[in-house]
Amino acid sequence: MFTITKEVYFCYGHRLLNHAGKCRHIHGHSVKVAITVGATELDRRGMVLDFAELAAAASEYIEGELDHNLLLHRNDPLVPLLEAAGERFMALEEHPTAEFLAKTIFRHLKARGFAVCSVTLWETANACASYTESC
Ligand SMILES: Nc1nc2c(c(=O)[nH]1)N=C([C@H](O)[C@H](O)COP(=O)(O)OP(=O)(O)OP(=O)(O)O)CN2
Ligand SMILES: [Zn+2]
Repeated sequence: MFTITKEVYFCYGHRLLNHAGKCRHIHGHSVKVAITVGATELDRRGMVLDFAELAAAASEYIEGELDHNLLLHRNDPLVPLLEAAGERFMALEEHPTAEFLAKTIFRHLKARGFAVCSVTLWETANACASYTESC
């Protein structure tokens, strides 16, 4: 089994409604996502996949949907206020944790045909969450 990993960087704001500490307040992160794709055989170029193809697919989704967005749980009381103000945000079915974002990016790429093994999102320099499925 071969694997390749490509890193993508982006930013978002969020808050964690059920967090007991400081993360229940709106704050932001500049994060690194490491996306790993696998293959049992290499293609005619000798690659699992061109790093650039993976980066392009990941960036299309991340930059279009997540980057510089405000990620909120759909029940966050800010949602109607932001809607009324015409502000950009994304209302999520789950809490906007690093775990959920890793899973969301994984599922998006898998649905587009990439043999994703794992997505790891480094929310800070010393804290990350990963989502994995067999690839
Ligand atoms: N399992 C998770 N725990 C936490 C998440 C998360 O997404 N998954 N998120 C947060 C906060 O949003 C934020 O990431 C703060 O993280 P934390 O590492 O606690 O904050 P610091 O960088 O300030 O930590 P120090 O290492 O003490 O500086 C919280 N938890
Ligand atoms: Zn946070």
